[in-house]
Amino acid sequence: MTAFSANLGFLWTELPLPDAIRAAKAAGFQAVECHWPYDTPPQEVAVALRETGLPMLGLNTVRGQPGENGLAALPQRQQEARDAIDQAIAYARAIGTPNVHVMAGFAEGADARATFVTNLRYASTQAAPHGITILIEPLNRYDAPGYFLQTSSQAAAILEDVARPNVKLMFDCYHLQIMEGDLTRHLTERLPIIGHIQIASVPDRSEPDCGEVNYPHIYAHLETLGYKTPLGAEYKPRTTTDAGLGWLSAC
Ligand SMILES: O=C(O)[C@@H](O)C(=O)CO
Ligand SMILES: [Mg+2]
Repeated sequence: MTAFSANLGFLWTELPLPDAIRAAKAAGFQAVECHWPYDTPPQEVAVALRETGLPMLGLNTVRGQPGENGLAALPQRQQEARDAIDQAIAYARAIGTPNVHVMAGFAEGADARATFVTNLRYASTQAAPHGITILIEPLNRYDAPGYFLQTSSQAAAILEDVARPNVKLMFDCYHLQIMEGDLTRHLTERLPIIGHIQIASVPDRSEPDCGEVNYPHIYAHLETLGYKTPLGAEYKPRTTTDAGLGWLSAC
Protein backbone atom coordinates (compact mmCIF):
# COMPACT_ATOMS: atom_id res chain seq x y z
CA MET A 1 0.00 0.00 0.00
CA THR A 2 1.26 3.48 -0.86
CA ALA A 3 2.23 5.66 2.11
CA PHE A 4 1.87 9.46 2.08
CA SER A 5 3.63 12.39 3.70
CA ALA A 6 1.57 15.53 4.43
CA ASN A 7 3.34 18.62 3.13
CA LEU A 8 2.68 21.14 5.87
CA GLY A 9 3.82 24.01 3.66
CA PHE A 10 0.42 23.64 1.95
CA LEU A 11 -1.74 21.52 4.29
CA TRP A 12 -3.15 22.77 7.62
CA THR A 13 -1.34 26.08 7.16
CA GLU A 14 -3.83 27.73 9.54
CA LEU A 15 -2.35 25.69 12.42
CA PRO A 16 0.97 26.17 14.23
CA LEU A 17 3.43 23.62 12.86
CA PRO A 18 3.28 21.26 15.90
CA ASP A 19 -0.53 21.15 15.65
CA ALA A 20 -0.37 20.61 11.90
CA ILE A 21 1.81 17.54 12.61
CA ARG A 22 -0.86 16.27 15.02
CA ALA A 23 -3.60 16.93 12.42
CA ALA A 24 -1.64 14.92 9.83
CA LYS A 25 -1.38 12.01 12.24
CA ALA A 26 -5.11 12.13 13.01
CA ALA A 27 -5.89 12.14 9.27
CA GLY A 28 -3.85 8.97 8.69
CA PHE A 29 -0.65 10.25 7.05
CA GLN A 30 2.48 8.16 7.64
CA ALA A 31 4.91 11.10 7.56
CA VAL A 32 5.11 14.87 7.26
CA GLU A 33 7.37 17.33 5.47
CA CYS A 34 7.50 21.10 5.38
CA HIS A 35 8.94 24.08 3.55
CA TRP A 36 10.35 26.67 5.98
CA PRO A 37 9.89 25.72 9.65
CA TYR A 38 12.33 28.31 10.99
CA ASP A 39 9.82 30.45 12.92
CA THR A 40 8.99 27.46 15.13
CA PRO A 41 11.59 26.37 17.69
CA PRO A 42 12.82 22.91 16.67
CA GLN A 43 12.18 21.62 20.20
CA GLU A 44 8.42 22.20 19.72
CA VAL A 45 8.47 20.37 16.40
CA ALA A 46 10.48 17.52 17.92
CA VAL A 47 7.90 17.12 20.71
CA ALA A 48 5.04 16.80 18.19
CA LEU A 49 7.02 14.35 16.07
CA ARG A 50 7.81 12.21 19.11
CA GLU A 51 4.22 12.34 20.31
CA THR A 52 2.78 11.30 16.92
CA GLY A 53 5.58 8.97 15.87
CA LEU A 54 5.66 10.65 12.42
CA PRO A 55 8.99 11.39 10.71
CA MET A 56 9.52 14.86 9.20
CA LEU A 57 10.93 13.82 5.83
CA GLY A 58 12.20 17.13 4.53
CA LEU A 59 12.57 20.89 4.80
CA ASN A 60 13.89 23.67 2.54
CA THR A 61 16.68 26.20 2.72
CA VAL A 62 15.37 29.77 3.06
CA ARG A 63 14.39 31.66 -0.08
CA GLY A 64 16.50 34.76 0.60
CA GLN A 65 15.28 38.35 0.24
CA PRO A 66 11.61 39.09 -0.59
CA GLY A 67 10.95 38.02 -4.18
CA GLU A 68 13.81 35.50 -4.22
CA ASN A 69 13.36 31.74 -4.44
CA GLY A 70 16.60 30.36 -3.07
CA LEU A 71 20.25 31.34 -3.21
CA ALA A 72 22.34 28.34 -4.20
CA ALA A 73 22.70 29.15 -7.92
CA LEU A 74 23.23 32.88 -7.45
CA PRO A 75 26.79 33.97 -8.26
CA GLN A 76 28.10 36.52 -5.71
CA ARG A 77 25.79 35.20 -2.98
CA GLN A 78 27.86 32.23 -1.86
CA GLN A 79 28.16 33.16 1.80
CA GLU A 80 24.39 33.65 2.17
CA ALA A 81 23.75 30.39 0.33
CA ARG A 82 26.10 28.55 2.68
CA ASP A 83 24.53 30.18 5.75
CA ALA A 84 21.13 28.98 4.50
CA ILE A 85 22.50 25.47 4.01
CA ASP A 86 24.06 25.45 7.49
CA GLN A 87 20.81 26.71 9.04
CA ALA A 88 18.74 24.03 7.26
CA ILE A 89 21.10 21.21 8.23
CA ALA A 90 21.17 22.36 11.86
CA TYR A 91 17.35 22.41 11.97
CA ALA A 92 17.12 19.03 10.22
CA ARG A 93 19.55 17.52 12.75
CA ALA A 94 17.55 18.92 15.67
CA ILE A 95 14.35 17.18 14.51
CA GLY A 96 15.83 14.08 12.85
CA THR A 97 14.93 15.06 9.27
CA PRO A 98 16.71 13.02 6.57
CA ASN A 99 16.39 15.43 3.59
CA VAL A 100 17.23 19.09 2.98
CA HIS A 101 16.01 20.72 -0.23
CA VAL A 102 18.60 23.29 -1.32
CA MET A 103 16.73 25.92 -3.33
CA ALA A 104 18.54 27.17 -6.43
CA GLY A 105 16.91 30.57 -7.00
CA PHE A 106 16.24 32.71 -10.06
CA ALA A 107 19.31 32.59 -12.26
CA GLU A 108 20.62 31.31 -15.59
CA GLY A 109 23.81 30.64 -17.45
CA ALA A 110 27.17 29.00 -16.90
CA ASP A 111 28.11 31.01 -13.80
CA ALA A 112 24.87 30.06 -12.10
CA ARG A 113 25.40 26.41 -12.91
CA ALA A 114 28.97 26.42 -11.60
CA THR A 115 27.84 28.20 -8.42
CA PHE A 116 25.04 25.69 -7.89
CA VAL A 117 27.40 22.72 -8.32
CA THR A 118 29.94 24.23 -5.88
CA ASN A 119 27.27 25.00 -3.28
CA LEU A 120 25.76 21.52 -3.62
CA ARG A 121 29.18 19.97 -2.97
CA TYR A 122 29.47 22.18 0.11
CA ALA A 123 25.99 21.07 1.26
CA SER A 124 26.87 17.44 0.63
CA THR A 125 30.01 17.69 2.74
CA GLN A 126 28.16 19.35 5.63
CA ALA A 127 25.23 16.91 5.47
CA ALA A 128 27.06 13.61 5.01
CA PRO A 129 28.34 13.11 8.61
CA HIS A 130 24.73 13.41 9.81
CA GLY A 131 23.27 10.96 7.30
CA ILE A 132 21.32 13.78 5.61
CA THR A 133 20.54 13.80 1.89
CA ILE A 134 20.53 17.05 -0.11
CA LEU A 135 17.70 17.40 -2.63
CA ILE A 136 17.35 19.59 -5.71
CA GLU A 137 13.92 20.16 -7.24
CA PRO A 138 13.00 21.32 -10.75
CA LEU A 139 10.08 23.79 -10.64
CA ASN A 140 7.79 24.47 -13.59
CA ARG A 141 8.27 27.57 -15.68
CA TYR A 142 4.75 28.94 -15.08
CA ASP A 143 4.76 28.90 -11.27
CA ALA A 144 8.42 29.86 -10.96
CA PRO A 145 9.46 31.70 -14.15
CA GLY A 146 13.21 32.15 -14.25
CA TYR A 147 13.93 29.48 -11.63
CA PHE A 148 17.33 27.99 -12.37
CA LEU A 149 16.29 24.31 -12.28
CA GLN A 150 13.34 23.40 -14.51
CA THR A 151 13.61 19.80 -15.74
CA SER A 152 14.67 16.40 -14.48
CA SER A 153 17.17 16.06 -17.34
CA GLN A 154 18.87 19.30 -16.27
CA ALA A 155 18.87 18.02 -12.66
CA ALA A 156 20.34 14.66 -13.72
CA ALA A 157 23.22 16.36 -15.55
CA ILE A 158 23.94 18.57 -12.52
CA LEU A 159 23.86 15.59 -10.16
CA GLU A 160 26.34 13.83 -12.41
CA ASP A 161 28.72 16.79 -12.08
CA VAL A 162 28.19 17.10 -8.33
CA ALA A 163 28.97 13.38 -8.08
CA ARG A 164 28.04 12.90 -4.44
CA PRO A 165 25.83 9.97 -3.36
CA ASN A 166 23.94 12.12 -0.83
CA VAL A 167 22.76 14.72 -3.37
CA LYS A 168 19.57 13.63 -5.14
CA LEU A 169 16.53 14.67 -7.14
CA MET A 170 13.21 15.69 -5.63
CA PHE A 171 10.83 14.45 -8.33
CA ASP A 172 7.69 16.55 -7.99
CA CYS A 173 5.18 14.93 -10.35
CA TYR A 174 3.20 18.18 -10.54
CA HIS A 175 6.12 20.28 -11.83
CA LEU A 176 7.54 17.53 -14.03
CA GLN A 177 4.24 16.60 -15.67
CA ILE A 178 4.03 20.24 -16.76
CA MET A 179 7.64 20.46 -17.94
CA GLU A 180 8.31 16.99 -19.35
CA GLY A 181 5.31 14.65 -19.08
CA ASP A 182 6.08 10.97 -19.65
CA LEU A 183 6.04 10.46 -15.86
CA THR A 184 6.09 6.66 -15.86
CA ARG A 185 9.20 6.46 -18.01
CA HIS A 186 10.98 9.30 -16.20
CA LEU A 187 10.26 7.83 -12.74
CA THR A 188 11.69 4.52 -13.92
CA GLU A 189 14.81 6.01 -15.48
CA ARG A 190 15.50 8.49 -12.70
CA LEU A 191 14.80 6.11 -9.82
CA PRO A 192 18.50 5.67 -8.86
CA ILE A 193 18.88 9.44 -8.39
CA ILE A 194 15.48 10.13 -6.80
CA GLY A 195 15.52 11.09 -3.11
CA HIS A 196 11.87 12.06 -2.70
CA ILE A 197 8.65 12.17 -4.77
CA GLN A 198 5.78 14.66 -4.47
CA ILE A 199 2.28 14.70 -5.95
CA ALA A 200 -0.59 17.09 -6.75
CA SER A 201 -3.19 17.29 -9.47
CA VAL A 202 -2.21 18.94 -12.75
CA PRO A 203 -2.79 21.66 -13.80
CA ASP A 204 -4.55 23.13 -10.74
CA ARG A 205 -2.23 21.73 -8.02
CA SER A 206 -5.16 20.60 -5.87
CA GLU A 207 -5.90 17.19 -4.30
CA PRO A 208 -4.37 14.38 -6.40
CA ASP A 209 -7.77 13.03 -7.44
CA CYS A 210 -8.44 14.82 -10.73
CA GLY A 211 -6.71 16.43 -13.69
CA GLU A 212 -4.31 15.04 -16.26
CA VAL A 213 -2.27 12.64 -14.07
CA ASN A 214 -3.75 9.24 -13.20
CA TYR A 215 -2.18 8.86 -9.75
CA PRO A 216 -3.42 5.32 -9.00
CA HIS A 217 -1.35 4.27 -12.02
CA ILE A 218 1.70 6.13 -10.63
CA TYR A 219 1.26 4.50 -7.18
CA ALA A 220 1.04 1.02 -8.74
CA HIS A 221 4.05 1.72 -10.92
CA LEU A 222 6.16 2.92 -7.97
CA GLU A 223 5.15 -0.22 -6.11
CA THR A 224 6.44 -2.40 -8.96
CA LEU A 225 9.70 -0.39 -8.83
CA GLY A 226 9.97 -1.18 -5.11
CA TYR A 227 9.77 2.51 -4.11
CA LYS A 228 8.54 2.63 -0.51
CA THR A 229 9.18 6.15 0.85
CA PRO A 230 5.92 8.03 1.62
CA LEU A 231 4.92 10.28 -1.31
CA GLY A 232 4.77 13.97 -0.46
CA ALA A 233 1.19 15.26 -0.72
CA GLU A 234 2.11 18.80 -1.73
CA TYR A 235 -1.11 20.30 -3.02
CA LYS A 236 -3.27 23.36 -2.37
CA PRO A 237 -6.61 22.18 -0.95
CA ARG A 238 -9.65 23.23 -3.02
CA THR A 239 -11.44 24.25 0.20
CA THR A 240 -10.00 23.11 3.52
CA THR A 241 -7.40 20.42 4.11
CA ASP A 242 -9.83 18.27 6.12
CA ALA A 243 -12.66 18.59 3.59
CA GLY A 244 -10.36 17.44 0.79
CA LEU A 245 -8.97 14.24 2.31
CA GLY A 246 -11.26 11.82 0.45
CA TRP A 247 -8.43 10.89 -1.93
CA LEU A 248 -6.36 9.60 1.02
CA SER A 249 -8.97 7.18 2.32
CA ALA A 250 -9.61 5.99 -1.25
CA CYS A 251 -5.95 4.91 -1.61
O1 LIG B 1 7.18 22.20 -5.31
C1 LIG B 1 7.40 23.13 -4.53
O2 LIG B 1 7.00 24.27 -4.76
C2 LIG B 1 8.11 22.80 -3.26
O3 LIG B 1 8.45 21.44 -3.22
C3 LIG B 1 9.25 23.59 -2.85
O4 LIG B 1 9.97 23.13 -1.99
C4 LIG B 1 9.63 24.87 -3.45
O5 LIG B 1 8.69 25.86 -3.28
MG1 LIG C 1 7.53 20.24 -4.71
